[in-house]
Amino acid sequence: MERLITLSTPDRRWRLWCGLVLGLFCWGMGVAHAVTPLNGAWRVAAPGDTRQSVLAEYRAGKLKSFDPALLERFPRGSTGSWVVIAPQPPWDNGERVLTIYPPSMGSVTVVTDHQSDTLALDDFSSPMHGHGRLAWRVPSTLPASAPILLKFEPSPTLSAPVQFQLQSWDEYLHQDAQWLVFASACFAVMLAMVLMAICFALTLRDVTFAWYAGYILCYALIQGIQTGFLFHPLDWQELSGMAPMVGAAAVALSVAFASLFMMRFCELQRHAPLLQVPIIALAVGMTQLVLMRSSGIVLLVEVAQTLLNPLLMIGAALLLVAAIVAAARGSRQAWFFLIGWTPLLLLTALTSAQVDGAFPQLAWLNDASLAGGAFEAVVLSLGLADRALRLRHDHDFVRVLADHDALTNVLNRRALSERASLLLASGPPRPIALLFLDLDHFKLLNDHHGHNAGDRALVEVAKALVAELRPGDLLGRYGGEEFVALLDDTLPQQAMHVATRLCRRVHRLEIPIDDGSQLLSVSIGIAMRQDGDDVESLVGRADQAMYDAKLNGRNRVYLYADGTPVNAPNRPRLHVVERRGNDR
Ligand SMILES: Nc1nc2c(ncn2[C@@H]2O[C@H](COP(=O)(O)OP(=O)(O)OP(=O)(O)O)[C@@H](O)[C@H]2O)c(=O)[nH]1
Repeated sequence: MERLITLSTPDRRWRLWCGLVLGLFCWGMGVAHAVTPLNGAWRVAAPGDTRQSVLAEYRAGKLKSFDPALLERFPRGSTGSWVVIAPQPPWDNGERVLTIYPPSMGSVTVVTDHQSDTLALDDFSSPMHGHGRLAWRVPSTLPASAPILLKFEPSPTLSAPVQFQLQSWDEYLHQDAQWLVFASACFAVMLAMVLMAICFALTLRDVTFAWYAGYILCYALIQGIQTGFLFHPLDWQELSGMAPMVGAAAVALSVAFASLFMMRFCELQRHAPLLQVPIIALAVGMTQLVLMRSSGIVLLVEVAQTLLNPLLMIGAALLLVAAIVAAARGSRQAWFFLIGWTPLLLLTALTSAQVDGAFPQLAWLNDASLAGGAFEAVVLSLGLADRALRLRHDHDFVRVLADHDALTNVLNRRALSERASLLLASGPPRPIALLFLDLDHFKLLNDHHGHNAGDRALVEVAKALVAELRPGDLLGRYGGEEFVALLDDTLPQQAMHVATRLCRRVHRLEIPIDDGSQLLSVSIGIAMRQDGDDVESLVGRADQAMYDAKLNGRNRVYLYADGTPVNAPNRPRLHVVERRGNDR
């Protein structure tokens, strides 16, 4: 896992193209390029070595040979290693560039007759830099057949396997541009996802997006350091010399963020609660390592360095198990996590195995890790979008449940009052009618035919009222067998007309009971909105009108008429609008 902070590599024969156009992620492999055949040999450096002595040993065949086209690891230890790269015929006397891929963290010195050139990712003094690889422009004075001597300088970080290529200048520029396009696309995708996540974290106040942004940002930082993208072309000179430390911190933090993110994203609390404890411990442990590494205290730094890789491996296994368990137990998001994260985990495992000499021909794995990061960012973003959509559906559903009466499915009293208040407060003054409906002798229905029959009656009445009212009218269940309807922009005569229709409709209903069917009737009181009215006062007047409708025989509509007697002299406030024939 040390590979995470020390390595990266492109096989120049295979070029990956990665681009994002509105979520389309393209991945392509380029063509094989003609390169000069090379032979290689190396040995560990020893005190007192000189250019001449090492080359003499090389000519005498005393160095260990290797194939520069394949990944090979050279111990850096306390003295470093000598590497000889010998171009083979046909020799090319044109302008040539020697490249080392992936660009290792420590420096490499090219020792020629007259000078020594140092190649390093974070070296800004040299006029020429490779992108995503170390590059050395072969001087025109050096014969095409002359072996090139390199010294892999000592470095505290684990040495990563590298491959070598000797290319013509044009070929080099072509590949360099290709890599820049590829890497820029991958980083652009990751950073776009990070920005999106930060915006969502702030607007939705959902910390899951923040953990995700932290995780992808750290991963982009790791890749930026490993590939050298932060140094060339981004020219972050401030990072010079700090790359191993910043890289290690980014690795530890990325695991911490990934742990916190996956816990919420995969809903571990619901699907795998027991795994939450070790995952939180992992996140805390990783953060501790960052603090220890940056403490500057030698002992703590060393302990942190020792613990980093084992913790990384344990953490990766833990997150994988947790995601699999959550997915198996029904977490939809866990599938997104597995699809996005597993390829990256595989790539990390493969590149780590390369440190021990496995898969020397798969140099492109390092570029694939970069593309894998972009792929993961896109997949996890899709997962987050899916999650946000689901949460919104759940929210809407809960809202519907909270606003509606469970039995009749019309608005409940609270929701009705809220919406009625909004309606009364909205827009220019206009006539608004409130109808208060109370079923007649409902207790008798319950008592004689049971509560279930009563419930069925309430459901049927609600359906009938909904069918009879306009879609824009508000209808709610106000109490047991009481309903309230609010009719916007409705004159008294129109309200009476509607109420009469409702009255008739309810009376036409036949509620099935054990021994046949039961007819219902409803008494309705109407009140018109007046200046300064609120819901309570309006309901109060309509209730009074309904009460008088009950007192005057039920199954009828009364309009609260502001104390003006119409045809009910004993009840000056009330106005009998209709009296049904069969209720006389
Ligand atoms: N089945 C059923 N009955 C309910 C529900 N809510 C209230 N009730 C009943 O509705 C009846 C209301 O009775 P009352 O307030 O006496 O009114 P009423 O019998 O309709 O008489 P009037 O209103 O004077 O015509 C009571 O028996 C309540 O138990 C409900 O959700 N389901």
